[in-house]
Amino acid sequence: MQRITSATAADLFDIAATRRIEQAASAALPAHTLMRRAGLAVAKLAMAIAPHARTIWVACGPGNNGGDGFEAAAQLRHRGFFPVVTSIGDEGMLPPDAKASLQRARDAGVTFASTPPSDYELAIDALLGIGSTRPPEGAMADWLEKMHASGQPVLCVDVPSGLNADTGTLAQGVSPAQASTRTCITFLTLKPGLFTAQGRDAAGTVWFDDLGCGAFKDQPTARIAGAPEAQPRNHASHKGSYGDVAVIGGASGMAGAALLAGSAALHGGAGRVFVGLLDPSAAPVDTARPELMLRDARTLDLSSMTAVCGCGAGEAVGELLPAVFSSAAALVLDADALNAIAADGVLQAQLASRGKSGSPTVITPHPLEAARLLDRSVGEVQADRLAAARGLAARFGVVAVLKGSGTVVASPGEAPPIINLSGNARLATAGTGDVLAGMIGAALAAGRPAFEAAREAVWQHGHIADTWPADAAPLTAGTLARRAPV
Ligand SMILES: NC(=O)C1=CN([C@@H]2O[C@H](COP(=O)(O)OP(=O)(O)OC[C@H]3O[C@@H](n4cnc5c(N)ncnc54)[C@H](O)[C@@H]3O)[C@@H](O)[C@H]2O)[C@@H](O)CC1
Ligand SMILES: Nc1ncnc2c1ncn2[C@@H]1O[C@H](COP(=O)(O)OP(=O)(O)O)[C@@H](O)[C@H]1O
Ligand SMILES: [K+]
Repeated sequence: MQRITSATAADLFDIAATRRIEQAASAALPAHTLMRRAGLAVAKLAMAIAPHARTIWVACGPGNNGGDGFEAAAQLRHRGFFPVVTSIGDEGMLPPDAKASLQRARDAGVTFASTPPSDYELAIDALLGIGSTRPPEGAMADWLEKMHASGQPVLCVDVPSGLNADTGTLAQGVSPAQASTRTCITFLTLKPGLFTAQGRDAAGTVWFDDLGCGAFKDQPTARIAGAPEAQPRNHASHKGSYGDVAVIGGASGMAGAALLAGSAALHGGAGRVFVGLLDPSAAPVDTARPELMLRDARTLDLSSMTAVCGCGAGEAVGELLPAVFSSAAALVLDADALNAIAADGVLQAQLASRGKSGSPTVITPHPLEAARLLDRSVGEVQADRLAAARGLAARFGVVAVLKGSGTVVASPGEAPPIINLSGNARLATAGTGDVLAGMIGAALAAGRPAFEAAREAVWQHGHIADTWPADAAPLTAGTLARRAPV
């Protein structure tokens, strides 16, 4: 059993791949082995979470997820705990493994009840796993709501019930988890939906148990990549070794966004950082960061630079984009640059042509920007974030970073997308996206390939928020860019 953290590197498998692995594994093992192992793992984790629990409520569904719950209840009872099982559905319709575990729970002396116990110290959610096909209703919906509202810890078996294990979306009517401490133990494979969209909140801390079947492989759907390796600097290096970043943005009233990206590129290690402001009346120097070289955006020669284009750029950036596409050695496109591209088919074709040529290019949309680029609604983007990021990468031939909880980084090639596990809601404050664009720019300028530059910077960006001292001033985009509290 392994706890998954932002430092974990592993493959993720969708439901179809998980089913194939499950079939291969169960065919190679004596009947009922997987469920016994799964139930034992649930029981062990339950005892670790709530060692003093007097009552453990185990809510079991009509399939094998429910079977894992019956098995866990049997194991807990054997160890002196008092599980109370409530179950949904017709006993006669249970799959054979689940039926066998139900019998084992009965034989162990587990208490069965028709309604949840009024007091309990831990709830085990074994209602639905990867077989969830429709929104929970009736007693199942009531029980999930009770778990949500009680504030007691919840241990989800395999997948939080009602969560789509492929996409991380919650079924209609299932409350997003906030009130309770949540843990999920997932079996055989790590599923992408646990780590993006609503999956992070629904699953809480994720534990993984391969049930002794790690040898069974399939095609990964996505990956979590863990902490990037440090990029050592040669002693005999100089500022030219780390490249030039040129930020293009900062229309009237929005200079701050470009300066934030510039500051992030600087603190991200770029050799030199130019900020090409689009506001003609901008100050000639940023006295707080005199290292930044402020220029008129139109005068920058980008042929040997990494351009970070779009932060606070307003509509005016549209007319600069054709030249930026054709001249920038490497390119990060953010915010208003993405909005301009979304609104203009010619720019879209030019970007795709740059992507096709292989010039390093990264786009960093948040869900609304992604929706505009894909001509979809935000809801459609969020309904399948992996597909949206893959779609953007394929359409433009660029690396696509779809931001938000469980940021997805997709490459236009065959490599499976990365879901980033670092970061938290401290980042939900204005300007942090500009900082990310600057950080990716610094990594590209230092010569990292586009996909690595993007995923490494995304991880670092989140990691700064994860390790922010609890007693420090709130994280702002400015302090994030400087990587240090004031
Ligand atoms: N077969 C095995 O030996 C193993 C099974 N495992 C467990 O089995 C799970 C998959 O089992 P299943 O394929 O039976 O799927 P589930 O147990 O996730 O659910 C399928 C059942 O729930 C019903 N259902 C779906 N949505 C519903 C809803 N909204 N309301 C009411 N009923 C609903 C379906 O009609 C079906 O009867 C995994 O998630 C995992 O927990 C794992 O422990 C690995 C081993
Ligand atoms: N809840 C969250 N969990 C993880 N990352 C988050 C969360 N909220 C925001 N972020 C990150 O913060 C950044 C916000 O970017 P963006 O939406 O472009 O903001 P802005 O335009 O204000 O700079 C993105 O990198 C996003 O992934
Ligand atoms: K479950």
